[in-house]
Amino acid sequence: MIALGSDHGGYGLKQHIRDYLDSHGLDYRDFGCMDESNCDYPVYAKAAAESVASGQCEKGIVICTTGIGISIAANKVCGIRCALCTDPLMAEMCRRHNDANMLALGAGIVGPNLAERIVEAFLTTEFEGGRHARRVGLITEMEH
Ligand SMILES: O=C(CO)[C@H](O)[C@H](O)[C@H](O)COP(=O)(O)O
Repeated sequence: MIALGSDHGGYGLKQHIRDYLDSHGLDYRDFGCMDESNCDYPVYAKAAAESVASGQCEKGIVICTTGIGISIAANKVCGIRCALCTDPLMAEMCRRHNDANMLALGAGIVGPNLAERIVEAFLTTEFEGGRHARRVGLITEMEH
């Protein structure tokens, strides 16, 4: 199950990502927002991030205009490693090296086709573990 969240700036791209996930038979839960009315990205970042941190959702994708605010907010939830990615290589590396469990996108930064390629890389790349697990562990220690 993939958690989705956005503010009004990311709403349109979130709808596109929903279609993409539907077309690939991937389950998701959309934590809002549900229309383009001006709203506050931390509300939706928190809801999506808490569902990932609790294990209810396996991964999450959050979207605002730049991806910055919503990634900052998601990373405030313990256990979340949310990576703001602007290309597929970043998405691949955040999985391989950082075991990122959430992806942030900026709807004003990446178009729908590029966003699909970023999402594909994020969802299909495995964590390498090894020395990277030690580093991720050091990040987790900072939460306590
Ligand atoms: O947090 C952001 C920027 O760092 C997001 O892009 C928001 O979507 C943006 O700040 C919303 O701004 P708006 O003027 O209320 O549309």
